[in-house]
Amino acid sequence: MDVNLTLKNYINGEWVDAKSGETRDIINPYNQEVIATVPEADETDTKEAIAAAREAFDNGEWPETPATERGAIVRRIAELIERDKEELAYLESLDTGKTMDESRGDMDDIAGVFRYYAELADKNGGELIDSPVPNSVSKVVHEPVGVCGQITPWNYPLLQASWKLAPALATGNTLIMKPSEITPLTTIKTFALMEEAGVPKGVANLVLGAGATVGNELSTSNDVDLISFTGGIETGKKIMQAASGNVKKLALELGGKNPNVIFADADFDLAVDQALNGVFFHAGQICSAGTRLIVEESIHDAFVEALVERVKKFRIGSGFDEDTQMGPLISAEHLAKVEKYVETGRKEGATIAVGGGRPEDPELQNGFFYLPTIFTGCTTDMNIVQEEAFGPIITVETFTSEQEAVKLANDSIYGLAGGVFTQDTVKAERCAAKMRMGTVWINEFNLYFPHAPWGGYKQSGIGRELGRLGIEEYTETKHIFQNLKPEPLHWF
Ligand SMILES: NC(=O)c1ccc[n+]([C@@H]2O[C@H](COP(=O)([O-])OP(=O)(O)OC[C@H]3O[C@@H](n4cnc5c(N)ncnc54)[C@H](O)[C@@H]3O)[C@@H](O)[C@H]2O)c1
Ligand SMILES: C[N+](C)(C)CC=O
Repeated sequence: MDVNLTLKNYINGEWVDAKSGETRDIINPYNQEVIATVPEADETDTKEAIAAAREAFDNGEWPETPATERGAIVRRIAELIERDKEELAYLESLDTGKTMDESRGDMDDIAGVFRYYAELADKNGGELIDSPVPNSVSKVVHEPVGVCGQITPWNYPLLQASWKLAPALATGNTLIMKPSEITPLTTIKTFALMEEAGVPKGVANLVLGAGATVGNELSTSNDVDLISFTGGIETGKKIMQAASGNVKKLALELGGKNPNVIFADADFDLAVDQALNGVFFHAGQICSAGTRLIVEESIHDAFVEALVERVKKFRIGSGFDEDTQMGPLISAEHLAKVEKYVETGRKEGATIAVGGGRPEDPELQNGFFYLPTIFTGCTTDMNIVQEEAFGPIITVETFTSEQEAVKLANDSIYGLAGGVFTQDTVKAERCAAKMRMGTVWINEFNLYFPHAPWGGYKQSGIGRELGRLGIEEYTETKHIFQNLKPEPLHWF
């Protein structure tokens, strides 16, 4: 496909190379070919982008631009994403290895996110308070936070970027985005679309580079007011520390080790289908993947048998092959991590019911492929049950009572998401109420949409993206009080 892409940083309205002249090759995870070479920015470029965003916020028009006009620009971005959907989907699949159908679905979701926040832009006007003080006006207004640093991961590159860009722009902030250094292509393209949509210079800046340099500079800078980060727990902790210097606002969307509880009275075929979808979509590289399958003991054997039968038929391959259901992992480093987890599972005494290695197909040998893998005989104390492998791995535990199921589901440092499958809706609601997670699905898994908030309990993060709460992350709340009949107090 012919692609129109300027492979540069975007700072203060200009497409620029890294000051150092350094570059980075972007690798296709399907065959390890170099698909693009992009600038490798460092602290110097980042400081320049921060200065541009600071100037655009402190002295530019954007924060004072009428919210309706900002909303119109955000809506225009949605329209341009829809116009260039096929090209964006192609770039996302090229960069991540995910199937074109997945990437097309992501692009629809992304346009939807920009549309949602375009609509909310001018519906955030604040409120009048019933003041207890006679002859006074008490009002609450919402103002942009300021300069926002936005750091995104590689698994849903543009989707996670859209959850940050759309609400930040709608509310009048300025920003510097740092996409994952592994998967920058769709974010670069979207910055070109944002320029075309009329986002003024300096308002949205893009810096391509590594976490330890660009990401760390954003996190430590005293000129950045907020960091919104999506990524792993260990990076999240580092960012919290780095951001403490000027007590930045923090929004952290971190990892998960998500339980999927299957009761014996569930619709069996539905639960099998959703259990597979909940994990093996995008080769398990989903923060909310339902990797901890917690199955009622009486149906365990039948359930595992049904899963294994379906897994054996998975079509693994290129994201550009219409038949492919599951693509490769993102990188050699990540493949090694997943292999190590499987090795750990073996040593811990879990049984491999299917998978447990790399595919033998000669056509897949140059890619970072790993077979969908199911471990049975798992217990909650095992590392493979507790740690996020972020690959195509299911661990199966069993329970005999509702209470035990909820206890196992909650036995994690994470609290991002979880699922319950049962036809007893009252039991489902009881479980959902007890599960300590930001999202609980009942007879569903991994569904998200712009209108509902997303985020984690416990160590899965701080704050919420999407929904109305997603806009609140990007606003400060101010109380303005005016005494209409002021009189001296004569206290002193
Ligand atoms: N909660 C969610 O909604 C959500 C969504 C997607 C992914 N994730 C999580 O993301 C992780 C996978 O993504 P990843 O491997 O790209 O995560 P990662 O933490 O390695 O990297 C994420 C981003 O942080 C940057 N970074 C790395 N070190 C940094 C530092 N010291 N300072 C500032 N930035 C730094 C990286 O360059 C990248 O842009 C998984 O744990 C997954 O669960 C969470
Ligand atoms: C948030 N989500 C589910 C889109 C991607 C998580 O990795």
